[in-house]
Order: sequence, then C-alpha cells, then structure tokens
Amino acid sequence: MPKVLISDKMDPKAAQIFRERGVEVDEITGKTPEELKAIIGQYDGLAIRSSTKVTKEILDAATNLKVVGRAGIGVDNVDIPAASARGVVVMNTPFGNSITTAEHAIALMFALARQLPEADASTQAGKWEKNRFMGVELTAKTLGLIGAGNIGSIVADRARGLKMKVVAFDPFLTPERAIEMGVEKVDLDTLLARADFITLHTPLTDQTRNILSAENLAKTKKGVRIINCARGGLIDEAALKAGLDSGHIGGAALDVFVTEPAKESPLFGTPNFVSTPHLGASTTEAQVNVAIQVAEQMADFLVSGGVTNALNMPSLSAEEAPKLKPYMALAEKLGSLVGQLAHGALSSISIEVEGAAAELNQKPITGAVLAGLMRVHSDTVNMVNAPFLAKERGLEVREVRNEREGDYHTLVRVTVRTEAGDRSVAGTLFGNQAPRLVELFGIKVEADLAGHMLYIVNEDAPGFIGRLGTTLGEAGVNIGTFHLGRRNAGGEAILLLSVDEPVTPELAAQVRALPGVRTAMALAF
Ligand SMILES: NC(=O)c1ccc[n+]([C@@H]2O[C@H](COP(=O)([O-])OP(=O)(O)OC[C@H]3O[C@@H](n4cnc5c(N)ncnc54)[C@H](O)[C@@H]3O)[C@@H](O)[C@H]2O)c1
Ligand SMILES: O=C(O)CC[C@@H](O)C(=O)O
Repeated sequence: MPKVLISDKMDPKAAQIFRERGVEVDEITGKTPEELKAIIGQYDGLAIRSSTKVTKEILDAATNLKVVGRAGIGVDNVDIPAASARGVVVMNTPFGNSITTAEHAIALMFALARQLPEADASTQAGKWEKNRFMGVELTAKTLGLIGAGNIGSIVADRARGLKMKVVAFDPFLTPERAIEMGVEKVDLDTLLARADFITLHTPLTDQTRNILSAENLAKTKKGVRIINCARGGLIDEAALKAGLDSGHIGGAALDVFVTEPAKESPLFGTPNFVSTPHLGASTTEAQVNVAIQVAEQMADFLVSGGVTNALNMPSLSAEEAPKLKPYMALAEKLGSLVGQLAHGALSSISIEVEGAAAELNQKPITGAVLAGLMRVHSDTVNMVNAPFLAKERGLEVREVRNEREGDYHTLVRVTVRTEAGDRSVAGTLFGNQAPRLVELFGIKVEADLAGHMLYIVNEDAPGFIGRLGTTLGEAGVNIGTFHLGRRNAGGEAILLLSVDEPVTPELAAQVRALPGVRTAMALAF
C-alpha cells in the first residue's frame, strides 16, 4: 500500500481521501529539514503547502518518493529540476484557491482606498480621528493588472463589477482573451503611467523578479496604490519603502514578502502600508478545495497511474491510464531495444504511433520510449526524468502520428538516428494487451521482448541453427523461444532467442565466432 506524508497543516479532508483511496497517510507537521530528511525515505508521496521546502537534499534522502503534491498554486518551495532529475512527479492544484486569493487582493485594495487598518487601530485606541482618514472611491479608477491568468482574470472581473476600468499587462494575453475579460491590453509602461491601483498576479520568474523596480515605480502615477498577493520579489521592497516615504506612492498592501516568514521589515510601521502574513489562500473554502484536489490527484497517481496538474510530466487521466498502460509497456521495451542495439551517439529519435495508437495521448508513450532508452545507461531513469535527460544529452525528439492503419491495427515505431544511419524497431499489442516486437531494423520478426535474450545477425545458410543450439547447449543455456526473420532467402537473417539464463560475454563471443555470424549480443528486458 503506498504511503504519503502530509508535512504542512492541511484540511483533514486530505487524509480522509487518502485513506478512502487505499493510501496510508501520516500527518507530521512542523519538522525541521533535518527531521524531515530522517523520515522521508519511507514515503511514496509528500503532500505540502508552502512551509515545507522540498530541496535537493530532502529529495536525495527521499529514496522511495514518487510524487510531491502542492495543495496550492506556487511551487517555488519545490526544487523542480532536482525532483525531475530524481524522477519525482510534482503536482499542484492550480484553481482551488484562485477565487479566495483574488478576493484577498480586492480586500487589500479596499483597505488601501479607505485606510481601514489604520482607521481601525486609531478608533480602537479611542482617538476618533474622523478628519485624518480621507479615502478615495474605486468607481471609475483605473486598475493596472500585471498578470492576467487565473487569479488576475477573477480580480479583473470583480474590479469591473466595482465599475473600475481595467488595463492589463501580460505578454501571453491574447487580444481575444482581453476582449472576453473586458480589459484593455497594454504594455507595462502604459500600465504604470495610467493605473491608480496596481495589482500583481504573476509567478516569480527571471522576467518578473522586481517587475516593480525603483525605475518602474518612478514611472507610476503620483499617489498610486499597489497590491501584491502573488509572490514576494515582484516588487523591490526598498524602492517601495522609499516611494511610500516620499509620498509618490499613496499606499501599498503586501501579502507576500521577499523573505518569509517576514518577522521584520523596513516597511513595517510605514504610513499607508498594509500587510498580511501570506493569507491569500487562507479561507476555509479554498483550503478544503486544495486539500481535496491534492489528495485526489496524488491518490490517482499512486494507485492507478493517472497524472493531473503535474509540472514536470504530461497529464494522463485516470480513465486514460489503463488504456495507455500496455502501450507504455510496449514503448518502454522498444526504447530499451534500440538503446541496447544502437551503438554510438544518438542525435535524434522519432516516435511514431499508427492506427489505434494514434487515437491516444502520445506524450506518455514518448515518455516511456525515452525511459526505456535512457534506462539502458542508468537504472534511476523513469518517465519523469527521461525527457529532461534526453534534452540534456542533445537528443532531438520527434513525435509522429499516423491515424491510417497499416499491417497492424495498432503500431508504435521508434527510429533513432545514429552515426551509422537510421535504426528502426516497431511493435504492436496482441489482443490490445500483450506487447510484441514485429519489426527490427527493417526485417519482420515477431517476438515477446522479455527476460534474457540473445540477438544474432547472420548469413541465412543451412546448418547454422544446429551449430548455435549445440553452442548454447554446451554452455548449459536453455532456449525458451526462438524467433527468426530474414530479408530474403540466403540474405541477412535476424535471430532473437529468449534464454533461461543470462548470456555471458564469453558465450556471446563464442556465438560471434560461429561461421556466418555478423553480430551476437545479449539483451535484457
Ligand atoms: N498569496 C497567496 O496566498 C497566493 C495564493 C494563490 C496564488 N498565489 C500566486 O499568485 C500568482 C498568480 O497565480 P495564478 O493562478 O493566477 O497563475 P497563472 O499561471 O494562472 O497566471 C499567471 C499569469 O502571469 C502571466 N505572466 C507570466 N510572466 C509574465 C510577465 N513577465 N509579465 C506579465 N505577466 C506575466 C502569465 O501569462 C499568466 O497569465 C502566482 O505567483 C501564485 O503563486 C498566491
Ligand atoms: O498554502 C498557502 O497558504 C499559500 C498558497 C499560495 O501561495 C499558492 O501559491 O497557492
């Protein structure tokens, strides 16, 4: 039974779903990285929010880990390249807390417009400073939206409901989507110049880090009010403080900080500055949503192989998974076969699906071929890290889809380009389940690729099979199955034998020395 650790505070629904789906679960929160390292080796899955930092060190200790599930959107607390290199799937729940976070941004916009936190503190201190707190209306003001994805678009919708004009900067926003959202797509400088309020809703990337830098803050309208419910690091905090002190910036509300938890900051105590401790996603509704989603996704993956919302692997629904399973077994075997047989550096690989296979999601088939190919050189490779390793090695990967049926109702063909030319193998599924090789380097040969095998290329001549049988028999190697294919009578023939014992290098050399043999090598599946 797979075992999951929930290492951050999460709604109890998550643990309940894991148990209902046949996944054992431990809830152990508040561990130091050292403590987590000591226990993580026992778990197949790790469910987190933002407190647990899934570093390379933790991943190195996580010898059984298959999946990290983030109950939330941002995955900046997970070292995704390190997870991918270890073959660990990383999933998030991209929609469960979007409404809640958008509402928090709107709440902070109101808080700034009417100085609610300061007015509250002053009133409760018995000051009744009615003249001190003069606010501004939101109606007819311009809201500048930086990032118009899930949360940004909900913020835009709510802001339009408040009769604000919304201008949006997002390089990936299409003109059609902008019209649909009722926002005006603008460039960043235009947004900075026109917005009365600016709200940020992008991930933190190399392009968005300090998107509100000192230089860009200087381009804003005097009195601008700024809200950040996305990620610390999008705003230069020192420049923000200077802008608030000079009065150029009329107010700022941060839910997120460069360093979290933000126990101290030069911004604290600045007039017109409002802060919350990364509460964007903190509503009961959102926390129930993300807890249910993350547990369902992780359980699907651990129990049936379904992949949803993975950041380092193609999606595969729980319905698709059983249909694709035999194809993935076939694809892995074909990848392994070309990996074992093709010598020298490979420059490209083409994965072609034909007939019934062309109706399926091809990405997992490609991932399985690459995993089979790469595993020949390293047994830590799986479908998650294989595409990354292939890229790292400069292997060009092509996917071809051919809906027309050929000789077989379904076929997967793998062709690699080597220094010696193209090498192609193809396989089908017998009865839609059993993987079978049907073509090897242009020669029709039918074989089950399993266990220990011996691959031989020889000149098709009488007497060879007898000599081969004698050689194997004398070495105490029993033949299980025997598959023969040839280009033409008397031409080149291919023999694939399954044998009950591993073929030693010495025995392979003995076979190579038989008259007429061009190649003989041991294979293993
Ligand atoms: N405060 C919280 O508790 C909380 C809760 C949920 C999400 N978040 C954060 O909110 C942010 C937005 O989440 P989302 O679900 O809307 O993400 P999303 O992926 O749906 O949207 C992000 C948008 O940013 C845009 N973008 C990317 N690079 C950009 C750039 N250089 N300039 C302008 N736009 C750019 C993308 O095109 C996309 O439309 C994320 O950083 C997420 O981690 C915070
Ligand atoms: O889990 C949280 O409280 C914060 C989540 C938020 O930052 C997110 O990116 O989803």
